[in-house]
Amino acid sequence: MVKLAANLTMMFNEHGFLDRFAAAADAGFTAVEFLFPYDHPVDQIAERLDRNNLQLALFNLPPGDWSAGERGMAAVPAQRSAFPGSVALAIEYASILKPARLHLMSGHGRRDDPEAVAAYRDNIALACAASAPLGIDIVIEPINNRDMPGYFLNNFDWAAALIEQLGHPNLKLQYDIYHRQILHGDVLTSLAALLPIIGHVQIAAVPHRHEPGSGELDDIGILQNLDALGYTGFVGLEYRPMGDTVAGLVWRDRLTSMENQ
Ligand SMILES: O=C(O)C(=O)[C@H](O)CO
Ligand SMILES: [Mg+2]
Repeated sequence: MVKLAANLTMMFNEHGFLDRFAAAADAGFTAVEFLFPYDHPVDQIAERLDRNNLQLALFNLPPGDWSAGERGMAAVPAQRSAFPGSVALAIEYASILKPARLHLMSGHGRRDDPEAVAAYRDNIALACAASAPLGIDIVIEPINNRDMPGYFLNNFDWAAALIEQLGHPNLKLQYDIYHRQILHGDVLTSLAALLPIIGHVQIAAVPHRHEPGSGELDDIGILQNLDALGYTGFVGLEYRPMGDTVAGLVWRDRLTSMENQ
């Protein structure tokens, strides 16, 4: 049975951020994830997790100035001096919130730029070293160019080769099925091949990023396949509900009834 984590940045937007924890628990979730906690005092988030008996699957390191279009700092040479401070902030939150994984976004850049690649490798090492004592994995996620034009990490094979080359025991792949399908397709075969390095999975229907099962792939079949492969991590539901979040959860009932067959 796959372990689902509601993504509280995208789901339950009927409520303010801190009230989404209770809404997710009321809807039957036992785990959540979100992109960025940094606008809220860490103790308030910890209290909502605790009060609602929720596990935290994942959140992201600070992305730079999101409203100015920044999408991470790790592969951005001009951000080298700011990067250690961003890791320190993430570790401050992580030491209290205790997520299973932290997602490190690369930011914009080109993989044929040696300075960007060098910054990325060095910054990954720094983030892995800082999170290892907490028992937390760093995950890196290839993101498709349609949603994030110019994003540095936009190739699954390149990401997998880098993880192998760097050899940090706590560096893993964040496999977002939505991005995978848009970038390369071949979801089932690549899930099986990459399973040993996958630290976190996310899902949304392609192409509109709505509820699983509402797009071009058999998302429920893919989740069953992932389970059969022996994946034991979380699956983050990183989708934008088409309407009311709870009404849209009928797809989850279909998954559960198939799992119980
Ligand atoms: O966009 C995604 O798929 C993500 O997982 C990032 O964390 C944020 O954009
Ligand atoms: Mg994702």
